[in-house]
Amino acid sequence: MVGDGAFEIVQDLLSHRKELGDAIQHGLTILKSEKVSSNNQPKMPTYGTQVTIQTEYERQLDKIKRKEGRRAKRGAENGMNDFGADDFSSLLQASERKQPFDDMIGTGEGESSFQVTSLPQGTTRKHMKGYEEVKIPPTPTAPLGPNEKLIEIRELDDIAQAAFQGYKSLNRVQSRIFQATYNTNENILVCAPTGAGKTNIAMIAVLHEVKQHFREGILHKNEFKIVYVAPMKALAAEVTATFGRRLSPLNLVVKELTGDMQLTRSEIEETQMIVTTPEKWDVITRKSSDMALSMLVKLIIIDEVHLLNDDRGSVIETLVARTLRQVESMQSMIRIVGLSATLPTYKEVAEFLRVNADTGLFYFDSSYRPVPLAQQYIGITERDYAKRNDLFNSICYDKRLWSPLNKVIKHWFLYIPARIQGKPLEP
Ligand SMILES: Nc1ncnc2c1ncn2[C@@H]1O[C@H](COP(=O)(O)OP(=O)(O)OP(=O)(O)O)[C@@H](O)[C@H]1O
Repeated sequence: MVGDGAFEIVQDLLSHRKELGDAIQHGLTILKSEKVSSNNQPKMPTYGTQVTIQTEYERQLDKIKRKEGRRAKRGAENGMNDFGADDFSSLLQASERKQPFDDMIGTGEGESSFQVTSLPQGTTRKHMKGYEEVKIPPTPTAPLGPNEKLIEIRELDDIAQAAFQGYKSLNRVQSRIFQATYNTNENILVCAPTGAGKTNIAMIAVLHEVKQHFREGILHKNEFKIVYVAPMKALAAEVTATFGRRLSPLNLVVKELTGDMQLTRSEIEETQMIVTTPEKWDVITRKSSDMALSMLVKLIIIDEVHLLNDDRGSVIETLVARTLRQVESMQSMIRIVGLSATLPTYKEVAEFLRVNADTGLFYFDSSYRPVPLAQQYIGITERDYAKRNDLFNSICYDKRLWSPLNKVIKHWFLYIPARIQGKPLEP
C-alpha cells in the first residue's frame, strides 16, 4: 500500500509502537477534557501545558475561599441565614429603653423565663468602611439582696471546713445554692457564668455525700462511690488533682479513670471519687461485669452539661438515661448534679435530669460574673476575600495597639474563625 520506499518508516513505526500508542492516548484525553471545559467556559487559546505558579499565601487564600464557598452553599441549602439586620436593630432599640437591671434573672433560683428581648443597656453599633462594630458594655454586678449574705467557712461543720481550708467564705453563687446542695439530697442543676466557682459547687455536693457515710466518727468508705464526669481528659486530670488535694484531710481517695488512666479492680475498690469522661463512663456502665461498681454510685456530677447540645451530647444523654433507669429499676438513690454554662434551654435540661424546677434549679446570669465582661464584635462586610483579610489583620492590630484597655489588660486572647487565619500568612 505504501510502496517499497516506506519500509523504513514502517520499521520505525513498529519499533516505537508503545510510545506512539501512549501519545495518542494522551492526546485523546486532552481533547476530551477541552471539550468538557469548552462547554462551561468561553474558549481560550491553549499553549501546550499550562503551569500555575502560586505562592504559599495564594494557595492558602484559595483554600479558604473554597472552604467558604462550600460553607455558604451548605448554609443556603439548609436555609440558614445570618442574624437578620431587622432582628438586630429591634434588639438594639430595646436596649436603649432599658434600665440597668431590667432583665436580670438574678434570683438564682427556680423557674424564671429567659428570653433575649434586648441587648444590654448602652450597646452601640457603628458602621465603618468595610466593617461594623458592636460594643456591649459589661453587665453591672447584681446588688446584694436584702436577705443575701455570704456564708463564712467558719460557720460550716468540720467536714466542710476541712475541704475549704484557705477560703474565707463561699461566694454569692455558692452561698445561694448551699442549702439545697449541702442539706438536701435532691438533684441539682446550676447554670452560671464562667468563673462563678462551679468547682466549689461540686465540692459542696461531694461533701454532702461524704457526710451521709460518717457515723460515730468513722467514714464508711466502702458504702459509696462518687463519679465526676468531666468533658475532657485534661480537665479530668485537673479535677482529680484539685479534689485529691482538698479531700486528703478527710482521707478520701480521688482517682482518674479515662482512656489514658486505667484503674485495676483493687484501685477502684480503694477509690471513693472517680473522675472520668462521658465516653469512658458510658463504656463502664454498659458492661454488666462492672455492675457492682455502678451499684455503689450515690452521686454523679456532670460538668459542662450544656454539651448535651453538642456532638457528644448523645453520650451524656445515654449515661443520664442509664442512671435514671438504674434508679427506677433498683429503687436506689443516685443523686445527679449538673453544672453548666448559662444556657437558654436550662428548663428542658433540668427536666431531663429530673431536677425540681422550684427547689433544685439555679440559674445565674452574667450579672453574677465575678469579673464583668465587656464585649466587642466586629463584622467585616468587605466581600473581596484578600481585602477582607487585610482589613481583619489591620483591625486586630489597631485594637491591640491603640486600645485604652492596654493600660489594664496584660494578656489578650484573639478568637478567630479559622485556624489557618491564626498563622502568619506570607506577605
Ligand atoms: N468561695 C470562693 N472564694 C474565693 N475564690 C473562689 C471561691 N470559689 C471559687 N473561687 C475561685 O474562683 C475561680 C473560678 O472558679 P472555678 O474554676 O470553679 O469557676 P468555674 O465556674 O468552674 O469556671 P469555668 O466555667 O471556667 O470552669 C478560681 O480561681 C477559684 O479558686
